[in-house]
Amino acid sequence: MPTSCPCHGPEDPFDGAYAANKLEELKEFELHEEDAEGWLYRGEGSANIVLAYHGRRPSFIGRVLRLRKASKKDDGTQNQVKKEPKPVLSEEEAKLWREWPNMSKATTSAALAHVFACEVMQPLLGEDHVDAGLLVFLTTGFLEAVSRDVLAKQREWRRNDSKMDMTAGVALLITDHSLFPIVPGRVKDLPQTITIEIKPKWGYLPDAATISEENSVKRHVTRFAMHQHLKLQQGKIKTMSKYCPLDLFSGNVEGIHKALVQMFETPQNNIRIFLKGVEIFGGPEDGGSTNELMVALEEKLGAVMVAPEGERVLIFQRLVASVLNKSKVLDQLLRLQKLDTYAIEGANLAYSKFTGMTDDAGADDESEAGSEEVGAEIDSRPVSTVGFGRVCIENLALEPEDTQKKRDKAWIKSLSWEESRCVVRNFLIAATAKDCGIMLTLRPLYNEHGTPFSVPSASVATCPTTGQQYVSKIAFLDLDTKRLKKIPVYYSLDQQIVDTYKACSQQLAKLL
Ligand SMILES: O=P(O)(O)O[C@@H]1[C@@H](OP(=O)(O)O)[C@H](OP(=O)(O)O)[C@H](O)[C@H](OP(=O)(O)O)[C@H]1OP(=O)(O)O
Ligand SMILES: Nc1ncnc2c1ncn2[C@@H]1O[C@H](COP(=O)(O)OP(=O)(O)OP(=O)(O)O)[C@@H](O)[C@H]1O
Repeated sequence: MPTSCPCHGPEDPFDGAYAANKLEELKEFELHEEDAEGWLYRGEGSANIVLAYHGRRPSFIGRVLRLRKASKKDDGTQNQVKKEPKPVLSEEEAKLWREWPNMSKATTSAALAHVFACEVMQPLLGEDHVDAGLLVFLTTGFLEAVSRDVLAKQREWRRNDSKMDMTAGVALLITDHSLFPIVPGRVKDLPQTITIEIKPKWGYLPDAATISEENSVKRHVTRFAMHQHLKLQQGKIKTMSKYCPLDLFSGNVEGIHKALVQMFETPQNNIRIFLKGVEIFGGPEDGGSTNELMVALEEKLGAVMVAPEGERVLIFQRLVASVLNKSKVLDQLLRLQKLDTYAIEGANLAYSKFTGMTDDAGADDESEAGSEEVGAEIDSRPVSTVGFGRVCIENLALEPEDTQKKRDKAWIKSLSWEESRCVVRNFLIAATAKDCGIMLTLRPLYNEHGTPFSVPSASVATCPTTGQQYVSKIAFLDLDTKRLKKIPVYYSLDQQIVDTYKACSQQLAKLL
């Protein structure tokens, strides 16, 4: 295993910016205890802890380390670099993802995340918006050293829920999306950088014919809104969110703006704001009011806006809505979410077929013998997409959009093994798109002395209210593979969400 460290250097870290070093320079690279200085806790989700670099080594400046956690669900062994490495994917999953053979070669979760982000999600969401990162090796000495800062800054419930995996042998080194690269030497009086992180969740109402009559409420009420009732009952949230994903994905600036205003009122885990990489707004720890946070935000926005105090949050919301609307990233994400064509009811049936068959060739024969007529209705294009080169939504879809909605459970049951595989595969790609995050980063183009700081790789956005110009970039976060064994879990959760929502609505109706 390589142990050399090319990252020692005397330069100062840049303020809110970094030199665009080539990540390739860090390939096959191992982090030791002495490399731990400067790596500080940035944030975490249920599966990963993210450390940002605040040190002086040019090669790390502008990067974050994404470390897999050892949770109750996952004992962390999947990130140990073993003497006899085994693939992370099961045999069934290797078949499921057979268009991407590199996925079944991954022997750690981090490597799997890297391949999936690079080979599946990046082509689907665009190279500009996805950084699949680079795998780096970690020693226990490094992990022990960085864990001190993690334990000091982690929220208590996170600390009790899961911990850093001290045996993880690898992690992903990714661009810090809350910073911009800068030409070295041009850092004096650099304007500050503001980042808004959004977790949009499911942006559409399903209308598949596979949805049973008892669950028809799913056609009218978003999964997000229904899930709020269950989360409230489970004590996961203290108040219901006002946010509606349909507004965010409405495709128009007013809808996006409305969604942002709703998110600011009830952030939960759907919105966070960072100034120079430091979180300044997000779901309050006690789940209560955001009034104080809003007051603080109004003041802090002064660092990046020419607007007067009292108007900044409102103007900022308009600016973010305008940039998101122009970028079309939400439309792109929505298209991917809709690869969940036959809803969980259909996907679960396809899953049973896919996993119930041991031999795909045999399975196809069996299926065709039992259901010739219905099966013949499928569009004549070949279903197998093995070797389709660069992946695009059109290649993944099983059939044209106009016929999809009519497909009922009987039709799903009639599918061949290969067709069932495609239904499940597409559902899991959509599941990643329904759970990922978006980071929008903005920096005033001019500093207070009128000096411009443009960034070659970033576009320029104009605030619709003040006309102030910003360099801007957008990146997707957390594009991990969702595992096959989650399909039955999704099925029961879906049922639980619908049942809880229906029960709550009935109770409410009785009270009225
Ligand atoms: O099922 P959901 O919609 O609650 O999504 C889970 C998220 O909960 P949320 O509702 O966004 O608070 C959940 O987020 P939190 O940990 O609650 O912030 C995870 O993102 C989880 O994914 P994974 O298990 O880490 O792969 C997510 O699970 P997946 O459904 O995406 O597998
Ligand atoms: N490349 C990045 N640049 C800047 N910040 C990042 C980056 N990646 C992650 N983060 C921060 O770290 C947090 C946790 O990262 P991430 O979403 O990858 O964790 P996760 O455990 O996979 O999340 P989930 O619970 O949704 O599965 C993010 O919410 C974000 O604030």
